Amino acid sequence: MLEVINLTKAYNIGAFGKEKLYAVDNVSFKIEDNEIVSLIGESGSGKTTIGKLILRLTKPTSGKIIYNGTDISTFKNIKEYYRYVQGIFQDPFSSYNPIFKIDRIFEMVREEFYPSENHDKWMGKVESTIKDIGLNPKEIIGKFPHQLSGGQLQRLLIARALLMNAKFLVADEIISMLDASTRIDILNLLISLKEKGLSVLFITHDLSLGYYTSDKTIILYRGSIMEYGDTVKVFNNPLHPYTKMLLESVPTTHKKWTREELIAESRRTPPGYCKYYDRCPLGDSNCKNVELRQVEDNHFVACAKV
Ligand SMILES: Nc1ncnc2c1ncn2[C@@H]1O[C@H](COP(=O)(O)OP(=O)(O)OP(=O)(O)O)[C@@H](O)[C@H]1O
Repeated sequence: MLEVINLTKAYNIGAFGKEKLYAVDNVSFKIEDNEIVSLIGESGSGKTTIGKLILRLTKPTSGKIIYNGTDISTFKNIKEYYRYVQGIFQDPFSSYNPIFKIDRIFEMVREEFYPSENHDKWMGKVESTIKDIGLNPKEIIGKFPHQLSGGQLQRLLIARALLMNAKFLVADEIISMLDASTRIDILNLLISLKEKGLSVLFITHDLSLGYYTSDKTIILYRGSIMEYGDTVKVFNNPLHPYTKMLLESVPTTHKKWTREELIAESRRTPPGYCKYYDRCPLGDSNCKNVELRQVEDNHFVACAKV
């Protein structure tokens, strides 16, 4: 299980770095074993920052992340952590060195994590893992990255994580560069791997992908969680005005798409108010110090009006 507790990441910005930008602001959530959780929010809401914090690619300003009972900041040997927690990102091409054959990424796993493993036995494992992710090893082994498609490369990164025996994946917009049919294959692969014991933080700005893939959903806005819970509950009974607005903004076929966001009279969000206050039609003086609270089993919302 991975637990994020009161996580905050502030960047110093502005002239002389005197202002603070809270990319992630006091965020808490849990991801159980064998669970896919979607982290959904518009551009700049802090999704990637949360992914980077979980992958220890950046340090939190405050708060902590606990993986299977251990505070991840205490891992002295980061390899120990990366054996179980891996990240996959939007552009699969950037994860490969174009001058090496694909085999190299698997060989590097052997050198790093299983140095005593015999080469032939290792290649047997590589081939069976490639089959597990739905590819034919004969069409993959010996190829250069440019000879494979984006979908194949993305699957091979998942295979690499599986060979390491990873139990948790941070999947940050991993299908946004792929065509529609390849996208669904990758999503189905994640769902089938979940059934075999993988947990996934699925970062996306696409609501329908989150709905299709995940058990739970986190709706993030300007670094804070607005709503969180079972995916079906969040999507079928959205309670936060921001979640409602997002769901109403999803284009449907055969219907002209007009974004009917009800923006209240022009106002600023004072310190301590809900981050959505300046855009919320329901916002008033009660929207101060609003905490995430449980409204039903596995459904939490941070709204004073609910
Ligand atoms: N190194 C940095 N220095 C200053 N500000 C940063 C830095 N990295 C991110 N930010 C800011 O933090 C906020 C959150 O960024 P983040 O990349 O986490 O958003 P996101 O939700 O992943 O967006 P997108 O969907 O566009 O990738 C943004 O306002 C961004 O400009």
